[in-house]
Amino acid sequence: MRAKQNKRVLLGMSGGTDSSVAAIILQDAGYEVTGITFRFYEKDAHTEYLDDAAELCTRLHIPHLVYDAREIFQQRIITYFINEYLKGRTPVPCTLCNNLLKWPLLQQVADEQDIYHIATGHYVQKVLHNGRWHISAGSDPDKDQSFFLWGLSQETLQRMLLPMGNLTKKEVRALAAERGFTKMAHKRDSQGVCFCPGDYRTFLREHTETGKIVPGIFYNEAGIPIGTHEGYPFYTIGQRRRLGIYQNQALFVKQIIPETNAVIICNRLQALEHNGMYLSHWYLACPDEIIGSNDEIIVKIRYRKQANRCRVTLTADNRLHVCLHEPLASIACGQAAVFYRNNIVLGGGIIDAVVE
Ligand SMILES: Nc1ncnc2c1ncn2[C@@H]1O[C@H](COP(=O)(O)OP(=O)(O)OP(=O)(O)O)[C@@H](O)[C@H]1O
Repeated sequence: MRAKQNKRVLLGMSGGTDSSVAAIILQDAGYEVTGITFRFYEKDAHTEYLDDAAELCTRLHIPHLVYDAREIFQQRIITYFINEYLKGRTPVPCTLCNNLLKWPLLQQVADEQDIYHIATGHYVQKVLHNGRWHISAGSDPDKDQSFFLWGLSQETLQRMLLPMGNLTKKEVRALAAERGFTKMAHKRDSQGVCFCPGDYRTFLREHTETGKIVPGIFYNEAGIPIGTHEGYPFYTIGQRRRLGIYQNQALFVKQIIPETNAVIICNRLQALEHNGMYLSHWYLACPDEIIGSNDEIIVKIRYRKQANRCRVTLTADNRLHVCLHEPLASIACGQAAVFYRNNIVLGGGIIDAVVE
């Protein structure tokens, strides 16, 4: 049953600095906090994060729940991640995890426990805009995670508390230290995708059947072989490093063709540019405000340092057509495109195709 409004909050606790400080802030604000740690993936059976979260809850005198989500994480995130690379696409596991697992699971367990609010240590804020809740960018531009949270339901957004939204990471570390949580204050930030923080290629190699990823040929734009690659899933559109082809010029991955295990290389950045893209699996908080609108809409396809103006229309097959005002390089299918206006997240979708 859906929980009624109350002063209780279920906080996702990873054992890291941000969610630990979030617990302290929520408690200070008078909320009755319950911590929950999802077991998503444990490399080499490493469970220290569970102990860290439990220890913090003990110190704060709050209950700590553990939820085993390993099977669902394997099915919905890891299998998807591997399959996307095998299709020659570039997946977005963190976006999917947030939209399909982390927040929906928080809400589900909160309802089971009769807890109204749900919270995380994400560096984002929320705003009510034209009667609908939206995620907006966090105050710390270096930590802003709004790019990952475009697919949440109105109910989730309404119940969300986001204690990190108006803080910088520096302030968060200082707060942990000031309150005597020294270990938390100095914990390293998590890097990249949680189940393969290092090189995703090693992970793919270890988690795909032998024979699925085999060496193939690099071709130039004229179709002439120019080298051997290690297997098409190990490359991403726009990739420039680790190609293993040595020429007196910069080279980029332009196209990946899984059917023939071919990777096409170009030597001009302009060859990677496109004027638009099509999105599937899209979600817009207020579709009428975006589809067909002539007001400025910003689209981002990367977590950092990119923002293009665009116009959005709906296609007959229910995809979004994003028409870019200026061309954009290295649009990879499988990646997310996220719409913003004045730092407010309007929605997003998964890139399905580029406009040639
Ligand atoms: N295993 C988990 N169980 C419960 N909540 C989680 C888990 N992993 C992450 N979260 C929640 O999602 C938020 C964002 O996670 P993410 O891994 O992107 O950030 P982070 O900067 O590493 O956060 P933290 O410092 O809290 O580990 C965390 O602050 C936490 O509230």
